[in-house]
Amino acid sequence: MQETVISLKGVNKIYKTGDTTITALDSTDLELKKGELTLIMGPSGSGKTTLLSIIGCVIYPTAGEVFFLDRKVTDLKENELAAIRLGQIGFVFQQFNLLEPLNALENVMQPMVLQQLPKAEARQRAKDALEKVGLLDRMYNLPKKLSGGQKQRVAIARALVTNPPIVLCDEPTASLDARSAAVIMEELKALAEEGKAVIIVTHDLRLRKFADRIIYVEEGKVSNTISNEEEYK
Ligand SMILES: Nc1ncnc2c1ncn2[C@@H]1O[C@H](COP(=O)(O)OP(=O)(O)OP(=O)(O)O)[C@@H](O)[C@H]1O
Repeated sequence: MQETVISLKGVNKIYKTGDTTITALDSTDLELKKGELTLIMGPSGSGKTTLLSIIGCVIYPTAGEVFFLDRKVTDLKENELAAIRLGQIGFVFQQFNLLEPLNALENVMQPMVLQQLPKAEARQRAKDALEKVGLLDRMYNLPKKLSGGQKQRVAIARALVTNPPIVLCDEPTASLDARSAAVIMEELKALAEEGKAVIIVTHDLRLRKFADRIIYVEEGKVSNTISNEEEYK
């Protein structure tokens, strides 16, 4: 039985803008485990990003409880959440979010610079992470000298350099061609097989074959959880 990394209990998220109230997430219970690659799918505006933001300790729910490993996130202060995000969660985004003036190695070193790790250690760990994604020979390249797929692999190296138990990805393949997307998914799948919880928000139906589990969000409700069903392969 794999260890649960994140659990949500009775989570609601309500946004208020002027007179309008939107229930973006409604009575959500969810457990995410190490060693699983989970896809979060659903129509536009259904609440996927909101769910990912709560799982990623980026926003607090309006009601309900969130646990990260044994810590009750909903009781933590903003600076404690920031420390969890920096050290325990790797983030990968559609647009890569690399710092353009920095080369690949410096980009991957960034989380450890923020953690104030000694530079030599940060550099060595960043090199190891780049080697893992097959980009050691590109470590001195600026992002503009890399292809989309290579940029995303640098972003994955940056996400895993702190060895977080959980990696969250928001549309990681949406800006990539089919071949690069498959390479990225193989890498994310390998991270799950190593024991990380990998959670991916996507509209891309081709990614279903990589999933251990698919969570379907519709109108703020996590309405269907599908595990490894052949019809989705
Ligand atoms: N900061 C916010 N303030 C007000 N309303 C918001 C905010 N963020 C999201 N919403 C609303 O909450 C609902 C869910 O949004 P969310 O971004 O989670 O959906 P989504 O499934 O990720 O959509 P998409 O696939 O288009 O990215 C939508 O109706 C959206 O307009």
